Amino acid sequence: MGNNDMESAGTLSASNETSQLHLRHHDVAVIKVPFGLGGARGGAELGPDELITAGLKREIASLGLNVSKEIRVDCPSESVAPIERNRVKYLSEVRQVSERVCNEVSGAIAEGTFPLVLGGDHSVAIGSLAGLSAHYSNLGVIWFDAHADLNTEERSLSGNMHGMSVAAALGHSAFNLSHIPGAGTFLNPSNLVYIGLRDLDVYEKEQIRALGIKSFTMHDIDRMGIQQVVEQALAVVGEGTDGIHISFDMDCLDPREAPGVGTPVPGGLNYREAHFALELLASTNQVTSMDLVEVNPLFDQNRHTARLGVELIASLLGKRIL
Ligand SMILES: NC(=[NH2+])NCCC[C@H](N)C(=O)O
Ligand SMILES: [Mn+2]
Ligand SMILES: [Mn+2]
Repeated sequence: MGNNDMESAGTLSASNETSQLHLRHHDVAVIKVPFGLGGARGGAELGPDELITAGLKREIASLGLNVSKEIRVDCPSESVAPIERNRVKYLSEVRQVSERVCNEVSGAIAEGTFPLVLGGDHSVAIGSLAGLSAHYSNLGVIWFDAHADLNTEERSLSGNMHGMSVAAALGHSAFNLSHIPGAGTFLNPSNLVYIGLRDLDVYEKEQIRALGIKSFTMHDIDRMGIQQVVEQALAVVGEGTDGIHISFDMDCLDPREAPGVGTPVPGGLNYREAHFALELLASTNQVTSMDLVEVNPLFDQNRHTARLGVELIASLLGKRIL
């Protein structure tokens, strides 16, 4: 633990914020993954730097937390092999990045820190779930997303691997990381909850039903309100699990709030719904780790999406209004 950092951060946070932190760890490992080849259009590889520029480290320090390390995962930006039409795209690049992210996340947990993975497109979550699985035997996962990311190589209509991360973690895809010790099938469908869904492929709908994955669509949020949704989600992932991982795709938000994403879908979470959900999760004291992905500066307006991303991370890390 970097004591100097802790002290200066403590001074910054002055009064009321630190006392309300419910994080398990006061050290945050910032793991930047500048990878965009899993996405539908380029630009997500610029996400991590954009979040840093938008003030992420200042925000973390102002909460009285310590950035114990800041890692930049080495990511390929061009394919080494030509892409075949109608095939899964950049498979070997995604595999390479997944292995590196897995190692960094696993290392961060071994050091007793909170891994904060900054994407990158959502394929980076394959590595983070794999890394987590080496330490948690029964991890709960809340996947905030307009999409289910449940496609397999065979069933994907786009071939984009950011739409396949959950399938890979469930062991449904031929893409797996089983050669990494402890990381074969690293997610149990009954420990997974979706929040924010509104754009599903036919195969994904079938899978959600067949596997019985608890899903809160935008319809459910409209009907019950985000508080009920989060409470019901916690009834699934918060009991009998040994930690909760939040995988947060910025496209869960309405494009009016977060225009800077690669695959925007109208009708998403609004500003307060997103913050409130993360504030409620923070207060459980069970959140172990987070991915924040799909910030795409090429489609953003005045760094709006990156700034919102920073604010949302702060809410999950325990920031309170008063
Ligand atoms: N992480 C994301 N933004 N995923 C979007 C996936 C969209 C679509 N279902 C696909 O398979 O291509
Ligand atoms: Mn996603
Ligand atoms: Mn998405």
